[in-house]
Amino acid sequence: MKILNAKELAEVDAFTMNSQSLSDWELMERASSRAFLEILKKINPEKDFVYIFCGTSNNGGDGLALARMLNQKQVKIRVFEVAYSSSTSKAYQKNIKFLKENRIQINTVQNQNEIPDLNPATCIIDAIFGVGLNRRMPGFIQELVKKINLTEAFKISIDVPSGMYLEQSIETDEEFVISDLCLTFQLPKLPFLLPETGHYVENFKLIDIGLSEEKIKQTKTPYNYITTSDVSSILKKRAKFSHKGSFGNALLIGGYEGMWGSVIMTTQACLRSGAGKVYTHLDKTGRLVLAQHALESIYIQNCPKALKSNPNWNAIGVGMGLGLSNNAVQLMEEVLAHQPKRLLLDADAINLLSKQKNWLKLLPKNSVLTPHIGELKRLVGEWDNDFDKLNKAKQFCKTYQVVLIIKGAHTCICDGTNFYFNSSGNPGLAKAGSGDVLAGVITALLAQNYKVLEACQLGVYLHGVAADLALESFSEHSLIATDVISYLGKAFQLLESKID
Ligand SMILES: NC(=O)C1=CN([C@@H]2O[C@H](COP(=O)(O)OP(=O)(O)OC[C@H]3O[C@@H](n4cnc5c(N)ncnc54)[C@H](O)[C@@H]3O)[C@@H](O)[C@H]2O)[C@H](O)CC1
Ligand SMILES: [K+]
Repeated sequence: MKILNAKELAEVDAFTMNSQSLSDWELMERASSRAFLEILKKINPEKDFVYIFCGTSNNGGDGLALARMLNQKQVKIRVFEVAYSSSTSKAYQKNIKFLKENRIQINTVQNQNEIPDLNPATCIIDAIFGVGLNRRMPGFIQELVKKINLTEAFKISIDVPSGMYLEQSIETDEEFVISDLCLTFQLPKLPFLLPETGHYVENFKLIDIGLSEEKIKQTKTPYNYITTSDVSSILKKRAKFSHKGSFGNALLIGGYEGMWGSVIMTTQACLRSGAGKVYTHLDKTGRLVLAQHALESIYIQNCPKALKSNPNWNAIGVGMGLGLSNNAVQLMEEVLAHQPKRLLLDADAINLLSKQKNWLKLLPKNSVLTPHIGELKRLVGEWDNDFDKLNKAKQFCKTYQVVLIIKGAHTCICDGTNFYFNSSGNPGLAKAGSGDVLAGVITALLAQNYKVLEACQLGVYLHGVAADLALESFSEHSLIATDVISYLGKAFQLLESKID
C-alpha cells in the first residue's frame, strides 16, 4: 500500500472525481458518511455531547458534514467554525448551507477569546486541518489545540490530527491534536509511522473512500506500507517434488559470552521459516543447549573451516549474541572474507561495524542490516528529527549498497531508494530476543532465494503477525520471543491461505 503526500493525494482525488463523475461535494459526502459510521461505533448517541471543530477548508467541510449526520441521529452537538481564512471551497459552502437549513447553530472561533469552555464536551471531533497544513497554525488555533488536548473528552481526528504536517517535523513550540482515534482516508499518512509523531497517533483507522486504485498505482512514491496483500503475493508455494536442497543452507553465527539463547532463538525461527538446512555456530559451551532446543539444526564447531570448506552457503546470519571480543572480530573478518551471497548482520555484528567503519565497504552488495534505534545511531550518527533519520538511513544504504531494517513500532525497511513501513506487530515485541527471532526468519527467507527486499518485507511482516496472533494466548506484557516463534506457523498459514 502506498503512502502519499498532500499533492499526490489531491491529484488522486481529482482523478477519482473525474473518472467516477463525482463532484467535490459527493466525494466529501462519501468520506464523511464512512467516517460517520466509525464515529457511531465510538459514541453513545443518546448521552454524548459532541463538539465539532471545523476549519475553513475541506477538512472542515468533512466536519460540517459530520455535524449534519450526527444531528440527524439526534446526537447533541455544538459546531464551531475555526475561521482561519475567509475563502472557502464550494463543497464547504454547500455543507454550511445544509446546516443553516437544518437550523444548526454555527459558532465562530476567530481569536483566543472565542475559544469555548470545553468541559461539557464528552467527545470532540477535530476537523480543523487535514492533509493541507503547510505552515504554522495561527496562534489562536495553537491555543485551541492545547485546550482540546487538556480535556478528558474522547477525541477523534478526521484524516490527520490538526497541526501535524505530512512531510516535515513540527517545531517544539507547535501543537497538534492528540486524539484517541484518527479516521484517516484511504491511505496511511507518513507521520503516523514515525516515532516522534506516531507516538501520539496510537490508534488510526483507514477509511476506504473508493479513491481510484489505478491512479494510486500510477503514482510514484518512495513510501510504502506493508500489508497482507502486498506480502501474500511474495510468498512462494513449496513445490511437491522439492527436497531439502531446494530450500537452501543457512548458517547462523553468534551465541558467545553467555548469550547462547540469542542464536538458538534465531536458529529456531530459521527452522520454522522454511530453510532447507540450518547450521549454527556458537560458543562450544552452548552446544548441548543448542542440541536440546533445536534438534534439527547442525552444530558447527569450527566456523572458519566451515566458511572455507563450503562456498555455497545460501545465506549467513551473523551477530546474535556474538559479543565484541577479539574472537568476534575474527569471526566477522572470516565472514567478510567469505563474501556470502546473502548476508544478514544483526546486533553485535552491527556494533562491530560501527566500531570498524572501514568494514562497511567490504559488505557484500545487498547485505541486510537489522539495527534497533540505538544501533542505527552508532551506524549513521545522530539525527535532528525522524525525517532527517530517514534521509540519513537512505544515504547510508546508497553509499554502501545495503538494506537497512530499522526495528521498532512500524519497522522500516530502506533500500537506498524506497521505504517500507510494517503494519503488523505490537508492543509485546519490545523485549530482548525479538530481534533474534526476526533475524532467523529473514535469514531463512534469504536462504530460500527470495529477492533480498522481498525477504525483508515478508520476514518483517510475518514476525509482526506471529506476535499479533500470539496475543490469542498471551498479553503484550507476557509475550516473549519464543512465543513469537511458536506462532510463526500460524502466521505462515495466514499468508498461505491467500496464495491462489
Ligand atoms: N481523498 C481525500 O483524502 C479526501 C479528503 N477530503 C478532506 O480534505 C482534506 C484536504 O483538504 P484541503 O482543503 O486541501 O486541506 P485542509 O483542510 O487540510 O486545509 C488546509 C488549507 O489551509 C491552507 N493552510 C495550510 N496551512 C495553513 C495555516 N497554517 N494557516 C492557514 N491556512 C493554512 C492550505 O493552503 C489549504 O487551503 C483532507 O484532509 C480530508 O479531510 C475530502 O473530504 C474529500 C476526500
Ligand atoms: K483534522
